Amino acid sequence: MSNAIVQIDQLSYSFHNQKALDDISMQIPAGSIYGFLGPNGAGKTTTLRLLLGLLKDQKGLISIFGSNLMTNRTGLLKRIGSLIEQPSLYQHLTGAENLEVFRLTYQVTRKRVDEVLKIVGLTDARHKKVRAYSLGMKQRLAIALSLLHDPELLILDEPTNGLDPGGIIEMRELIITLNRQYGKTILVSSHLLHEIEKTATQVGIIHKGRMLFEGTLTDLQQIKASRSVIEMEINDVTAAMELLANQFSVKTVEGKIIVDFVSSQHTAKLNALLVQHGIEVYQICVTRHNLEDLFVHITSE
Ligand SMILES: Nc1ncnc2c1ncn2[C@@H]1O[C@H](COP(=O)(O)OP(=O)(O)OP(=O)(O)O)[C@@H](O)[C@H]1O
Repeated sequence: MSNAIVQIDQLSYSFHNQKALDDISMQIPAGSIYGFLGPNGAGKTTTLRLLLGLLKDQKGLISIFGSNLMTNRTGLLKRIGSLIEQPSLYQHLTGAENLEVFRLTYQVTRKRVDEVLKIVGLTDARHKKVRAYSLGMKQRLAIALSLLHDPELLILDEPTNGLDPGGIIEMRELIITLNRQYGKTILVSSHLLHEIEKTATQVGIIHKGRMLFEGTLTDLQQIKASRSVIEMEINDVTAAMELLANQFSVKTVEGKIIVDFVSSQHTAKLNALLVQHGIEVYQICVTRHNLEDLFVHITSE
């Protein structure tokens, strides 16, 4: 993809001989919200830490804004904002004072502090001590910090984790606003499919250190909609259709009976019914797409 802001090629990483990432490739298009989805322990945080140069000795290539991360880390980090692991906030200071500390580090104007407070919706709470903030407010303040230097790319590791439903909605809206209104390309990780479906334009799914899917949200929704089916080879298709048509969603393709897969027990019942009615069943085959089992994990909360 020519307009990729982040390009990862064949990236592998091990913690003490334990493989955490196995040959992953990713492309994040400019202007997208890239939802990086996977169950706990899949390798999301490891990938994000590698993107920020926080881990070393990986195999493979990471290129950001067309430049190799290995050779140009400092220059690239100036164009990236991140919220990864616990945000480091001073609890005894107010929101505005926290921003002031970082403003001096980043050498940006006071006006920029007001701007980022407005973007994250904390203008009214700016003089409150951070210890009195809700978790959602702390997360939004951490994002304000990461926005001070006006980065083009934002990397957010599970920003909705631990938030109450109201906090989750606010975070979701903030991510969308940062993308649509402020033009940020955003890489956001989550272990929840429905969360990613509400914000992302592009999706990557990682499982056990391997990328299983990368594409648009529409591509993903098409895969989700494709059902697993049972294919049956039998001796008498006409008799089987008559028997099954009232009870099952059934069709014939190339002389085989095709029924929507429900469960193994359901498949056994179907087989028994055909046999009881004197129909010979030569072969039963269940075709499942490889993401289906994974969807169960990432939709279970
Ligand atoms: N510092 C570490 N030392 C050893 N193993 C690690 C370390 N950090 C992560 N791992 C292992 O690497 C694998 C990937 O972990 P990672 O934290 O990247 O997953 P994740 O998708 O971010 O999941 P989670 O949401 O649970 O953080 C896991 O098996 C994890 O146990």
